[in-house]
Amino acid sequence: MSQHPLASSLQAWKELEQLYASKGKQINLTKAFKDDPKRFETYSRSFNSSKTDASFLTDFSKNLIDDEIYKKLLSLAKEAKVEQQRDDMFAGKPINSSEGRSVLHIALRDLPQDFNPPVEGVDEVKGELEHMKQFSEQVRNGQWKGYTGKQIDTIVNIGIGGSDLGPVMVCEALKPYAKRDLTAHFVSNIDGTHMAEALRASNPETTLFIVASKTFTTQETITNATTARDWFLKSAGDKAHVAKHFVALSTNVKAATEFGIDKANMFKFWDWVGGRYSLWSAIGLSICLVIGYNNFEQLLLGAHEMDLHYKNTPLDKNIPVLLALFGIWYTDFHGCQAHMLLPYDQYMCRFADYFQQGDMESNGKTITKDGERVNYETGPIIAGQAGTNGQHAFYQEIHQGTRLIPCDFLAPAQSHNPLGPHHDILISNFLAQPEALAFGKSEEEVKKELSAQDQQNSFLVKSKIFEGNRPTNSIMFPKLTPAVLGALIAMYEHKIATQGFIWGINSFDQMGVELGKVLAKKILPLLQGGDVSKVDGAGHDSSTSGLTKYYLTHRQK
Ligand SMILES: O=P(O)(O)OC[C@H]1O[C@H](O)[C@H](O)[C@@H](O)[C@@H]1O
Repeated sequence: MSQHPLASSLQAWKELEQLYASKGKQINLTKAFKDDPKRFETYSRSFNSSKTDASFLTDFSKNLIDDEIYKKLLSLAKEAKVEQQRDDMFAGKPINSSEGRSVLHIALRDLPQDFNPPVEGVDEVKGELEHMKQFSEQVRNGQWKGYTGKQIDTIVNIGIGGSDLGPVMVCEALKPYAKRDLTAHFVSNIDGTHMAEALRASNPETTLFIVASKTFTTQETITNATTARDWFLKSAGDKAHVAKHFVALSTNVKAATEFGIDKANMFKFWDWVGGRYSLWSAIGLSICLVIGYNNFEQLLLGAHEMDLHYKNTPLDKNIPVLLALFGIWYTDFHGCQAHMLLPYDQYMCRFADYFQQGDMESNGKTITKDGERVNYETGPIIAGQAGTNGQHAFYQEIHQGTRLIPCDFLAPAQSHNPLGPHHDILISNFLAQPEALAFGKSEEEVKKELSAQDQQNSFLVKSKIFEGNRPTNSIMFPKLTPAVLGALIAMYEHKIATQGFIWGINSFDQMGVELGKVLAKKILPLLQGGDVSKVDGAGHDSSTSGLTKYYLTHRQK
């Protein structure tokens, strides 16, 4: 028997198809809630941690499920051997099979050493954390001085993808814990504008550049870092000063050394840390600098508590597993294309961007680990925005569009900025949107609100109807603390892993980003050569050649 069969060949999958056809698509949430006054109790789950302040409530009751469907989804997880695959991950087995690597971001936050996978490098985690602690404390307390003896007041994190999105998202989310007199810039894009704007706002005497790159070969990051170093040396002159102003976060010590970074200023991690799972590693140095090491540690511990929950909780109470199963119910049986992440917390404004990479780069795959092409959908399109902004932008489609778009709503019970009526108003929206999506507004209700004349206008009446039955998960936590954030991130990481386990794909490589990079490297000499007459013979299609010629004739001379 194959190790990673197509999910569609599983018995539970086939039965779910039948359940979808016989009743799944007709589940009516209004009726379901009326029939079962305890539906909220039945389908909500709590996450509590004894060692941190991380806790939250997840309400799954507004999903298009009944008891039979729910149980069948759990059987799917069993039959797909989710528990075995999860345990293999925690044990350090090389589950990233295309690259022959373990997947051990869980080891980065295993401070109490509950898992201790026997993999090379795991025993170095504590030492690296200690290095990050010492360094970040020195910078924050002013002991670390720039080349003219001044304290550091600005950091520029240079990285892209996983070496950017995690640190940006967390620094934004935990701003209430930030050292406010330390300015942090995050430069990722190869577009010179990104670096130029950061440099414009920085002083070479007081700026620390953090070059964050797992491979230390990424074109954007190396180009940006080189530009930053040139800019710095223009003022500092002597190359010896680079050591005070540049540090590297990487698994590639050799390349970082060649770039000119002092060994003492290197923070390393290991090839078993995926880029999009790396904020817990040395890649989190900018987070330590901004919020302080102790808060960073709380972030790790909150995530670790979620790791324990995922590892040790039976499937029917296992929050990441349930999120994964409901997601599969929509993606593969209801035919949904997208999934929205909607945090009602301004500090979480980059959360959806972060998990856009986390989810789409992990599960945007068509080939199973056995090398077969899937005959079902895998990872959904992830998008979202901090509430209530999204309500005034794209919620129209979620409420009345032709597509079914499942959404996760997240919100804190307490605000870091309790300002007059703001938080109650915010939360009233957080509560109202899932209610509106689930229960809608019937023709009868619409008509009641209209004048006798307007009631005759069938276009108007129909336009105001909300069909309802649009599924949501709601997640509430007391306050957005470092540990709560850590647990929420880990929860989604494990949701993504679980879905990948069921779909039989490798969620931990990203071969799909390579081809474009290779072609860009082929095109670049054509642009740098600048000879329009050479374009046609360069072996590109007529579209690429036509666009290249347009660029060469219109670019800055
Ligand atoms: O950290 P780096 O090696 O510079 O990689 C940065 C990013 O680029 C790659 O193309 C991958 O798609 C991402 O997963 C990765 O996070």
